[in-house]
Amino acid sequence: TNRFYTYERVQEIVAFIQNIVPAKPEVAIICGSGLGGLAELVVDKVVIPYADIPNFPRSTVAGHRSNLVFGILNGISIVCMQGRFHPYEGYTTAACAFPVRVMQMLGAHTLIVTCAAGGVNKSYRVGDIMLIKDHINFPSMAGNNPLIGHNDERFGKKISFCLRPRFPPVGHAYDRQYASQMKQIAAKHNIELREGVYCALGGPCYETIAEINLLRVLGIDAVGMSIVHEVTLGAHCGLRMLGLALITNKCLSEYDSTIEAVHEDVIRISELKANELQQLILDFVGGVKTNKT
Ligand SMILES: Nc1nc2ncn(CCNC(CO)CO)c2c(=O)[nH]1
Repeated sequence: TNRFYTYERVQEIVAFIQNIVPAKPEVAIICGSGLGGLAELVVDKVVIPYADIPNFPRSTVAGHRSNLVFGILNGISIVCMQGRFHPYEGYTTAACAFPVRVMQMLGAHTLIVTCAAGGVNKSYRVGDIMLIKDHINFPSMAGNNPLIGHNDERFGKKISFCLRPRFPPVGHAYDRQYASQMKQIAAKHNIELREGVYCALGGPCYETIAEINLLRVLGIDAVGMSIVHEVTLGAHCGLRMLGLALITNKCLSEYDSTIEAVHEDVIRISELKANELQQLILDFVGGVKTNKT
């Protein structure tokens, strides 16, 4: 539950960061496995290792660096999480996702989430980039949601009909306008963009064949172990969001197949396709409407 990351404790972390970086980032970016290279493109960069931030968790997964990177990306002030946290590391979903609240309180109005994912949709190929249209949050269906516990209405911005509701709507978490902007950017760069439904499992083991067949029956296109709790908190604090999943493994569902998903492939494919993903994000960030009056 979010008992530990209270509003006061998050405020302390925000104050600590603002002491180091006076900038007010407009766009927050969470880099998935092997996708941390985007932060290298940031100019006027200020890097704060997670280890230096009081009460911040540590990334413990290969392919995840552990830095909060501030600076300018294509003219826009951003904050980038080089490395994210996952429930399979032993963190609660609230601990995995609370940095979204920190980045919103630092000034972000937009959140871009990226991840590596397994291709459940049979037509998907390794290396495809999928625009996340919606998600299925299996951990939340099992009672594991970052909003469980006290609902502090001081987090985030007013959502249309009421203040940070106890029961926030997440039906439109993935901003449709951002999605169409991203499609235009991909077309401009001749990058074929899939669009589909992402689902999160707890991990750390990959899926069984029966589970992959179940996900397919449910109309799921890609499977991973992150994203959904970050997007849930982003919806609660009123962020406009865009999600991109890089397909690093094809989920095979024949019992006679001998191929297994391996993390080494996740890193290798992520690094192979990092430039394409970075180009999409760079162009998208450059076009984000800023708060500057
Ligand atoms: N079949 C399958 N292929 C995948 N490739 C990346 N991920 C996302 C999870 N990434 C983990 C382990 O690689 C590291 O966070 C997955 C997944 O969950 N399932």
